Amino acid sequence: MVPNSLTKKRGGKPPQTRPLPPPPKKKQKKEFIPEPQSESEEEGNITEEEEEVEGEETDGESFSDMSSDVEDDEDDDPFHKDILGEEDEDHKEEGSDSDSEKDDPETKSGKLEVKKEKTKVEGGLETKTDIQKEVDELKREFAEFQLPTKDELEEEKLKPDLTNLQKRIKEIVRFLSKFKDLRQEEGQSWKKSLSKAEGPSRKDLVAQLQLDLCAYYGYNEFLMGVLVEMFPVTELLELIEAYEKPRPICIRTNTLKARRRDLADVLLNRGVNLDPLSKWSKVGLVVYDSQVPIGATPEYMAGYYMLQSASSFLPCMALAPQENEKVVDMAAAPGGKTTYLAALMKNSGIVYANEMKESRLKSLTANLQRMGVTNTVASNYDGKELPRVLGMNTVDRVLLDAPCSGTGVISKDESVKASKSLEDIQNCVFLQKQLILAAIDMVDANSETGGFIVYSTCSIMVPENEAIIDYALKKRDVQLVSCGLDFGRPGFTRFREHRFHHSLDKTRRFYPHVHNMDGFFVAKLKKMSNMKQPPKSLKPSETVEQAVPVDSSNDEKIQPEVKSQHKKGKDTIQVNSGSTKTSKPKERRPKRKFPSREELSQAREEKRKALRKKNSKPIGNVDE
Ligand SMILES: C[S@@+](CC[C@H](N)C(=O)[O-])C[C@H]1O[C@@H](n2cnc3c(N)ncnc32)[C@H](O)[C@@H]1O
Repeated sequence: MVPNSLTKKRGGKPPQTRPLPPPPKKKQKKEFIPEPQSESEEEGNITEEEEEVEGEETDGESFSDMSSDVEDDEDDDPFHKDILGEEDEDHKEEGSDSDSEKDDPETKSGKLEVKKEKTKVEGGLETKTDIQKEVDELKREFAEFQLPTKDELEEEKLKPDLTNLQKRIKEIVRFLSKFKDLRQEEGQSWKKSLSKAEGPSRKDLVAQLQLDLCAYYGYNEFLMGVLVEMFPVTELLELIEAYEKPRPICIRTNTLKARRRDLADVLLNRGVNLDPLSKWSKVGLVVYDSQVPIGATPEYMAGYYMLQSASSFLPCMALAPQENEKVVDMAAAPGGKTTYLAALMKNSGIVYANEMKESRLKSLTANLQRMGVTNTVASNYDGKELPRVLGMNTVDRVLLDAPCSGTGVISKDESVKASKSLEDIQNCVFLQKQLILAAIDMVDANSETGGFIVYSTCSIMVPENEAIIDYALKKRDVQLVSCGLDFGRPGFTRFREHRFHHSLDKTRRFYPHVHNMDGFFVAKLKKMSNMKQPPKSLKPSETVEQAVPVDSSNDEKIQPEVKSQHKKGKDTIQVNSGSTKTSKPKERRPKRKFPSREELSQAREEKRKALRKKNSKPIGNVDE
């Protein structure tokens, strides 16, 4: 389905064909939808203040609702190739509720069963016909549909017609989301139909869609190209549309000074319309509207709260610093996360809040002061220098909220759409790699309470997220652990030609169209040892099975490092696997027992005897 909201025009210039009604206020709150995860909770689960505020039950569309109408064609689908393989939701088996029907005493009457069955069949036929009708209609439209010629495109560039653009985007999205049906001829296989088919190819449709989306929403081709690779077409539109709207305003109660309930009461009295943020936070509030500037109330000035996006709660919750620990916030300004860390630590221990840009230090120190933070030291280094300054293996936890491309916060900064280039991303990646190694080097793997690193970005680019963590897994002795957040999509374990360590699914991705928060990424690493290198020879994505030849003579072929691990009895290891799981031991063939010399010569002798006996016998029975 094409989102209805694709009626809005970019940049304020285009005419509003159908203005969007403002989102209902309460709905805005309900859109903070944690995606339920069945993941078991591990070390590092969120420890929150004891305040008891009941979060409202949230409801809303699930990921499966959003992507269910996207048809998947592996042969020719540029949206799906190599990516999001695991995004496909499990489809319920048809008639999966039949079990409950069996248990229904009413169905035990034969008549009723027959009647039900009949209705089912008729209903089924009706549905099929409806679908077929819809497909036939779409086929007719597709047959008439023509992509613009080069000349027409040139003309459009000079004189953009946004109404026409919008119409074409909608049409192409409809065609692409039902492309398989469109091309399938009745009674023929999909592949045969495709080879015969006329009309624009999927590739051409996608190329046109990409151009149109750039023109309509104001993205450059590079960024739109990346987004097109990352999302199925319907979801892509949902994401882009979500970027067009501001995210809800959130505030975080400063528990060093206030309780959320008291703060909420005071603000409500001032004419601030608010609610608890969501059930996953005990300190957050969402502000629907306010009669006073929310960043200038007496309570704000007194440091009772921080204006903070919902997504920026997450890395602090994932880091879960403990009281009296030594914690580093490597890239701290303006201090939203630092002040949260200090509050979680109840102003105990020590937080080193570092910021490289001097101009941003002021906002950091001002926030520390306003919020009554007393356990924090602000510093002004390049984060890469911090291991030298603070010492290697000296702190309990590090937060690296890395400088990034900002591709998750387009709602806040529209300039990202047109300004980011491949080179920008590469520059970010280069710095992020250096910073993450520095972060790991500062942590003491032997810390009694900690030994953790949280890496986060407000980017949705795979190279700035999963690829950085994969790099860290290969360079240091660290493993991924659960972020302790029970919502968010698992990070990619593969993307295009990239294959990441399987444990990357422990990382979490957040999206505006799914979670109603900025695009965000969070990963939590546990430092396993203070060695500078991961354990020898096996890269994180390699398993013993992959590294060791599997033929029967493999004992001789095992590389020395692997052999020594076998000696230590670690036959199931994934060295530096980044996984807390142990892989299933490969079943060992029982060692072949070779006969001794004596046994061999005895066997040979017996064989000779038997041969002699056989040779003395006549060939065939001549007497017969
Ligand atoms: C995403 S922002 C941090 C936001 C902050 N954590 C918060 O929650 O308020 C990234 C910060 O990293 C800083 N930065 C950029 N390069 C850095 C470097 N090499 N070392 C340390 N900080 C750096 C930027 O100036 C920016 O303030």
